[in-house]
Amino acid sequence: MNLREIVRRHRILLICGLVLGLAGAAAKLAQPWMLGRLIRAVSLDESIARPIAFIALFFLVDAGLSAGHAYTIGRAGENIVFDVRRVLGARLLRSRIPHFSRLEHGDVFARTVSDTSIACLTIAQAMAQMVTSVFMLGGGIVLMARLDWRLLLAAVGCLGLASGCALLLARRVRIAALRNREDIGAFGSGLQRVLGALTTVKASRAEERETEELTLLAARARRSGIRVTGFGSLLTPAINVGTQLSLAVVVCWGMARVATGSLSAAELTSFVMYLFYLVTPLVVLFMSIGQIQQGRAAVQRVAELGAIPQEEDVHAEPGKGRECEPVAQWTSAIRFENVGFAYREHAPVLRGVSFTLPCRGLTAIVGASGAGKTTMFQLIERFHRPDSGTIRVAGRDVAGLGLAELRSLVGYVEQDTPLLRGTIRENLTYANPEADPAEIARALRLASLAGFVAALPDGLDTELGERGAGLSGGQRQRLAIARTLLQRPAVILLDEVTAHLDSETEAALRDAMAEAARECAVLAIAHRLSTIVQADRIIVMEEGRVRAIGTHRELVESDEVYRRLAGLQFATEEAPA
Ligand SMILES: Nc1ncnc2c1ncn2[C@@H]1O[C@H](COP(=O)(O)OP(=O)(O)OP(=O)(O)O)[C@@H](O)[C@H]1O
Repeated sequence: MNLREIVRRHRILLICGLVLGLAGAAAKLAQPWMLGRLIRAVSLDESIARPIAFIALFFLVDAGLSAGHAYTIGRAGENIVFDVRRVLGARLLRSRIPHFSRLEHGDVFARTVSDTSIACLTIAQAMAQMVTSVFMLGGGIVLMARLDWRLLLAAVGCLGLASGCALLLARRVRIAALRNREDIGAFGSGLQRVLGALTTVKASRAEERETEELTLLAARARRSGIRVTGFGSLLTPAINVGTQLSLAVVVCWGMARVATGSLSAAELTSFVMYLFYLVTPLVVLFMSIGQIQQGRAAVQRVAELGAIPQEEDVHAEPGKGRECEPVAQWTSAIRFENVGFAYREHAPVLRGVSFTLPCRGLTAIVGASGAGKTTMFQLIERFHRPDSGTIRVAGRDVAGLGLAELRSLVGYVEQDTPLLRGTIRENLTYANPEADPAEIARALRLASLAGFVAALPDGLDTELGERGAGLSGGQRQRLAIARTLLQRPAVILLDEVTAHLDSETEAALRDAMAEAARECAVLAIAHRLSTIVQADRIIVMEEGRVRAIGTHRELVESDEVYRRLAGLQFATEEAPA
């Protein structure tokens, strides 16, 4: 994400805002000059109508232009925030899973929601304020030099001292602001962590402990926030002391010079008025430097998040449909060729895994917990890349398939069946928004959900809560299965989908799997013997390797590990007929 490029896209509005601000500043600078003319006209007994008319005109123009400036710059700032959020949201959704899973979600929210606002608004507004203030100061100094350069030197000396202090303070503000943004992010992450598992927190009676932890994080954010306010609040007084000092010097010395006749009363009045007029831009200038320092801290955080690595996609056209040859031409649905994989610096999870699945039929994967079964699914979906070997879907290397193409070929029902906030219908048609009512009815029937949905007062339009709250674990799992069936993929990956089901629903779902397996390849990680026995072939995994492949009968006869696994299941389940 290139922030500079985004700001550049809104340069016209920013420039318009700047021009309005500069014109307003020019109108402001003309006022003391005209006031001097007015005083001179009074002292020379000339007509005062013209100077008064000009002063009124400059007042009005100044007010109008300042309002236009604030609106235009504010609008440009909001436009930049919008663009940054849009790009950031898209980049997060397209980020690589290994990198995304390392982020703290609360911190991601803080960066995407509040840092983007602070970064863009303060930078757009503060930058514009800085430019107009510098113009105002520069113009004022030139005009004051024309009035009396000695008085100007005295005033600038006092103000320079105050400005030096203000610059030092602005630097401290930036450092404190960066710390504060990080502390706010940490609080957001802490909150997210406990709210995401609220029932576990309650069941573990950990409310008090977690409240203390959250209070600690909030206190840290408060401490760094107070440091920002502390340094920030010293900025204005530092400037005020400088201006009051310079005002005192200018008035005392100026009066003395008026008394000796080396300066006129009109010039001194104009000079003092310029000094008053310069206080605001000077304060604004240093405030803007402080704000820009804070904004820079936020920009840094937004840029860091925007730099999250993206999924590499050979045909990066979102929503692109399936483009493989017809099923009849595939040699296999899935093929693993000597695949090896390790999670970053961890020990290898898969070691030389090879197998081939035909285009149709049900394959079960069995193995001890941690054997690498889910990892295989994640590699097929290309959430991770294998370290060695090749994975083929529909005969094509997944590394060379477009992501949209690959993920429309593969339907994946995850172990913890995440659903989204929204209606049952929205969840159901999530992977295939164009599904027609007949297809929806079929998917519901196959997933044994038709009766349940029909009995709901709002049917398919029933609203679900966060992560599908409002449904039982089994219903959530069946809804996820129906969603995958509706996608009509070529390969269906099921990760322990029968885990939450009663025997009756499991039997219904076995039928659904059998029906789906007539049309496509179904690969199911399963622990229930009844599901495993029904499979056309079973892959036995052990410590990241394929130990054996065969039917239930073959494996019972030939493989000791499978016999043991099956034996354990027989002991706990009723053996199927
Ligand atoms: N993101 C990750 N980072 C590091 N290690 C991981 C990660 N995900 C899984 N692992 C490790 O990889 C190994 C295989 O995990 P995987 O989830 O594939 O096992 P599994 O066979 O599906 O287990 P289960 O049957 O319990 O679901 C485990 O030892 C696990 O700790």
